[in-house]
Amino acid sequence: MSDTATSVSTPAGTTQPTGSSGVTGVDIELIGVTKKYPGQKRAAVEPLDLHIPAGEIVIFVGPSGCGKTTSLKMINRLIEPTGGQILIGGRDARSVDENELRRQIGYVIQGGSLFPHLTVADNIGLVPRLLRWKKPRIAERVDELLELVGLDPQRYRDRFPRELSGGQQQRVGVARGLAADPPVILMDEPFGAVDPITRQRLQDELLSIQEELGKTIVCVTHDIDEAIKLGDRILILAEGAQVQQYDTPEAILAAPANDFVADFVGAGSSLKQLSLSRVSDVELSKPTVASVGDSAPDAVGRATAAGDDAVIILDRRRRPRAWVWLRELRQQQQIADPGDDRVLTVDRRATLNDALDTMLTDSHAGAIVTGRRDEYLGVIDFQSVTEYMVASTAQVQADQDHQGQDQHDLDQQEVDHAPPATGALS
Ligand SMILES: Nc1ncnc2c1ncn2[C@@H]1O[C@H](COP(=O)(O)OP(=O)(O)OP(=O)(O)O)[C@@H](O)[C@H]1O
Repeated sequence: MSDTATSVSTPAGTTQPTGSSGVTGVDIELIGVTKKYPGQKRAAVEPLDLHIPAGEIVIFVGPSGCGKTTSLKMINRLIEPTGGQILIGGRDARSVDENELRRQIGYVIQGGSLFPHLTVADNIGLVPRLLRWKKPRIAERVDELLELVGLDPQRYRDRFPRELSGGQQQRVGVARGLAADPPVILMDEPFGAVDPITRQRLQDELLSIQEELGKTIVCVTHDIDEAIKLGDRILILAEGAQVQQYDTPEAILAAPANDFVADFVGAGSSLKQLSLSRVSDVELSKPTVASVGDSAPDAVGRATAAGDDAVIILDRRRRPRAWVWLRELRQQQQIADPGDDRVLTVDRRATLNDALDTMLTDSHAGAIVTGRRDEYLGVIDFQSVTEYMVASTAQVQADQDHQGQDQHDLDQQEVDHAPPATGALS
């Protein structure tokens, strides 16, 4: 069942938080929280009740100016609430010194907001230094976090932000938010400033980090597809931070609570199902692969026998390096390292929507799929996505028919057992 504007917004359903054993996050509870800025006629946040379960990713969405950022920033008291109470891990946020509170809550914003005059390592080590950690411990933590967000510590720790790409700056921003291992991370449009492919990678990385760490993550975004992809639950707000629906992405897509939600989620909900399905849900094809240094004629022979017109080249750690047409391979004796040109890949956690984006930019009409540590897993192609979508649409239809039949049976039972209307003529 979905919560609507009239109910207290405790999350619906009985879903356990991500791998309840690995949860390091804590519950957050907003009770009648309000915010009225000076001179404002209508409060930016009208009484807001919200329970955010430990270890979950909850995404705030809603039209511009509806109060998402204000609601988020009240959690770490970057904005002081006008009224109500916020409990973090059961403790009243007002009872904790605000600097202390902010050190316990990671905060990640668009572009990473790194200090330009500090190196990557110093940016990440900022909060640990404030917490007076010893230098070796900070250095160790910085390297660990750089690894976690996919940046080689040796290459990046001493760089300045201006020497990084937008996506890399954002990764450092995420690392900084995680530095002191806070149970709660707040993110405000964290991936807003990067191109779509980098954005997709950063989202996949966040999901992978969350799989490992089990934090409580609260994130504001404008992008409903991002919300569907990342959120264990989505909070849809209207002006004044009025809760329109608070539920899992599946439930919101299947049963929008009202017209506002239906409009906001947008037309083509069945297309949005593509954002709910992951690459790992689809069967991957296994075209011919070869390693750098292998015999090229041998690879051509194997590919021809298998009916493939290209070969995927892997490095020693089985990471994809190139996807080479046979006509190119025929000119080689030994398979060459393709140099720095990185081949486009999608992570197994990416959505089918992301995969389609990548597939459309690749001349092989497919996308190479990678798993942990970028290791090669197979190829996703249009045919397998289409087959999967046909099968899952049929399943959704069958479930709906089934529910319709159940409801019909219930209605019939009510009719059969209804007491005769008083005074009815027999
Ligand atoms: N410092 C402020 N002083 C006065 N009014 C403010 C202030 N900050 C925000 N507001 C107003 O409060 C309301 C909610 O703003 P908020 O930034 O929380 O919305 P939002 O949903 O995050 O918007 P957006 O999606 O555009 O970032 C808006 O009407 C905004 O104009």
